[in-house]
Amino acid sequence: MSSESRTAVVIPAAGRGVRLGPGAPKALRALNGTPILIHAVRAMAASRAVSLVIVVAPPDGAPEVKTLLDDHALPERTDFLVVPGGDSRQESVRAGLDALPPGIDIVLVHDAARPLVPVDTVDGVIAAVREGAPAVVPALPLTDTVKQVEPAAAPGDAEPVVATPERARLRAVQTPQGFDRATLVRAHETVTDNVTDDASMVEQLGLPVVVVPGHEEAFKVTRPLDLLLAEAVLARRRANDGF
Ligand SMILES: Nc1ccn([C@@H]2O[C@H](COP(=O)(O)OP(=O)(O)OP(=O)(O)O)[C@@H](O)[C@H]2O)c(=O)n1
Ligand SMILES: C[C@](O)(CO)[C@H](O)COP(=O)(O)O
Repeated sequence: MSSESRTAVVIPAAGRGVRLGPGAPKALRALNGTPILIHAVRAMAASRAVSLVIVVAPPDGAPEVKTLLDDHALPERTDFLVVPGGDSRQESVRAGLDALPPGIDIVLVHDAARPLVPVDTVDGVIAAVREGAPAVVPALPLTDTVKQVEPAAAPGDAEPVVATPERARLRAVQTPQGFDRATLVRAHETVTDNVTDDASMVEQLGLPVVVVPGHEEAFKVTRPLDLLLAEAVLARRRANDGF
């Protein structure tokens, strides 16, 4: 894969955001007055390597998302497409892949719910795919110890611990995850299990997946506390820009 390779990003943004609590679909909720999705789109378009961003909107929300993109300032060098999503993240990513035009060699998949990922992380993922890795994930070491349990028989029951994986070998995986296009398309055509990220589909094909450094600001806005943290990160960025 050369430095001439063209890169597109698929942004799944069709989730409801149930864990964030009642309200509009998560990607459309405000973070510092601007929809979370717009922050995520800008984070991807900040990379000069990205020529196309495909936003996967809530199933009945594509016209609203198109209007949202038109109403916010975005880099002119980047093209934008909006397609309707599906019932699961996997279906939504697949809808985005179906909309890829010819001439794209590298595809990134980035959660709308990770609006603050720095551009250096995006560029690091793209560089690793360009260097020949078919699948690349940004990730961080864990700070908590992790226990594998036997899930509770009834809500509230104690859960027996089965194992304690060696923490030093575990990584918490973020997005954007980057792929050689043909590999990601094949993974989505082949793997039918419900999985929680795209890289694990490539693992199921028996192909190598590599980890590059993630970033603490690439966290996923999942619960209400994450939204508070995201506001605080933006406030810190504004304060730093002021100096
Ligand atoms: N049917 C779905 C479900 C999720 N996503 C997207 O996948 C990303 C990661 O999902 P998550 O953070 O779990 O978002 P939600 O599914 O919205 O959250 P929840 O599980 O709390 O409802 C989000 O950008 C979300 O919009 C999607 O495009 N289509
Ligand atoms: C893809 C992901 O962000 C990697 O950590 C994560 O698996 C998405 O999980 P979610 O439950 O759909 O938010």
